[in-house]
Amino acid sequence: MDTIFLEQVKVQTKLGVPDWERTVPQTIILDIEIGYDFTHACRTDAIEDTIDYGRVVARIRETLAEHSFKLVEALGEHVCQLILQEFKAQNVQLKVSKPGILPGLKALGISIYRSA
Ligand SMILES: Nc1nc2c(c(=O)[nH]1)N=C([C@H](O)[C@@H](O)CO)CN2
Repeated sequence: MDTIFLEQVKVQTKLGVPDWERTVPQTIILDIEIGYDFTHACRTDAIEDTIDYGRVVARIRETLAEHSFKLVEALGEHVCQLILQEFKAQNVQLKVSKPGILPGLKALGISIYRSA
């Protein structure tokens, strides 16, 4: 499977179980692998025949600015479904990290895989 990868994408969003945590945006970090068949795009050399990774990042930042989630899991599902449905990806592997939340560790979060 061909993949597009986006590493350490910083995004601002309101996220957290306690209500106070969702009052102001915090920075989360996404690592994304998008499964898509590039065979046609390799022949045509046309952006229309692949997934424009710039548009993916812009859409994620846009939707996470508009939405607020309690769980990292729910945020991860939302992002996966956006990539599958809007960009017609075949599958998505997503890691969502919340840095600086607990003392004594660098980051925590979830890893999620979804396919069309
Ligand atoms: N499995 C999860 N556990 C926890 C989450 C979460 O999203 N998924 N979130 C929190 C709190 O938001 C915490 O990160 C900060 O107060 C706790 N556990």
